[in-house]
Amino acid sequence: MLAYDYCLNLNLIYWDEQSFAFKAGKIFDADKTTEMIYEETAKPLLPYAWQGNIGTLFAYGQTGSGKTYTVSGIERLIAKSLFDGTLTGERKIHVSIFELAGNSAFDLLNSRAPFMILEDSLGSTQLVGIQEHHVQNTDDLLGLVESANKFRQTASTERNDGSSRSHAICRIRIENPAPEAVEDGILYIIDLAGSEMARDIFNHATDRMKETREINISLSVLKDCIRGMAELENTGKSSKKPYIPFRQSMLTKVLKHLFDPDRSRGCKASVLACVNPSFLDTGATKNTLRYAEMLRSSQPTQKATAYNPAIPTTWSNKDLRNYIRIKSGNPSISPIDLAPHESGAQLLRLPAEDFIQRCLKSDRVTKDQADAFYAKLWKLHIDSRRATR
Ligand SMILES: Nc1ncnc2c1ncn2[C@@H]1O[C@H](COP(=O)(O)OP(=O)(O)OP(=O)(O)O)[C@@H](O)[C@H]1O
Repeated sequence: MLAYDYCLNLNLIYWDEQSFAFKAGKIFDADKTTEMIYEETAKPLLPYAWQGNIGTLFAYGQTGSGKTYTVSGIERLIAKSLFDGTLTGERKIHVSIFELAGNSAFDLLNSRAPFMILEDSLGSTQLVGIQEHHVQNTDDLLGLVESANKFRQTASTERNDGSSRSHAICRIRIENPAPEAVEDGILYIIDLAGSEMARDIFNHATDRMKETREINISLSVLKDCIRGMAELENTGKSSKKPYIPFRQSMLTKVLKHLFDPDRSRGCKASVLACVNPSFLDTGATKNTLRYAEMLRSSQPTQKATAYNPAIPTTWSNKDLRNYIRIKSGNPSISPIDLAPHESGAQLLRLPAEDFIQRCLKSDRVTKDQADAFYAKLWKLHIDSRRATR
């Protein structure tokens, strides 16, 4: 198993003594425990997400290479660490667990009820219709993981009797109740469905062939995104930016925070590239290592969001208050009542009724004026989104 962060060389020597070298972050061979893998890959993501950023861990590789085994162990260790008191400061933990199969998404904590994955006007991915569960201790979280596993789609393949035939995603939202907190942290723990080689699907029935094809399509979009990110890193400022097709599959829509070149949030990822030691699997192993190597070089960087008076999502609380003071009409709406601590992006997330109620606290401000000001701010926001696309 490999993860990236460091730089090591891995030599893959074929039975005919052909040799290929790959750079990997860290190599975990057969005598390494899940705890050791957790310490080096997942654990560093916890304080990062706790501080309001997005941490992502995903395992990929061919079917039967140990992804589910390792990710399940890591989920258990994360459930312990989140509540053992080492991460300080008050937080509320919310969990949703879902699977992506073909072009559908299913809520594993609500009897596989389907839900939608959409992008909101702030460019964030929203899981529309999924249930989120508030957890207060390790046992709560482990209980949810266990019930989700019962609903996960598995089947027997040539390589694995209990093969996962979908991508399973555990999303842990870490809410910081402090008023000045800007964003909730998010941890994604992802067990991807395994890829299968042509010879392994020879005996599949038609529906299993379709399922394998859909898995391979979504993994291929993931690879295109990884390739695009690697190209982006090597592209000079003047040259044309490579196209990163993250909207082409459900999986990469969920992983938008990693692949969107215009991302505004801090994010870090650990990728576990799982391989089988058998020489029969050298083709699949080589493929897995090739993409793992590209990911090593494309650690996402956060785009700095400089203040722009025409883009409300770049406004600090001070900028926002200035705008309210100058643009909210006569009598002006009180900036302290409408935006006591929010940034521009945070105020845009406020439900319309709350926005209006806050405006109406100001002396002599009418409902019509409040509605008009809400519409004015949103028009500016929508225009700014159109202009930057
Ligand atoms: N480190 C390990 N120690 C012991 N058994 C393991 C280990 N890793 C995997 N296994 C076993 O190997 C088999 C295949 O592992 P697993 O289901 O995790 O593979 P996978 O990559 O998730 O496969 P698929 O993509 O088909 O879902 C399982 O029976 C699992 O228990």
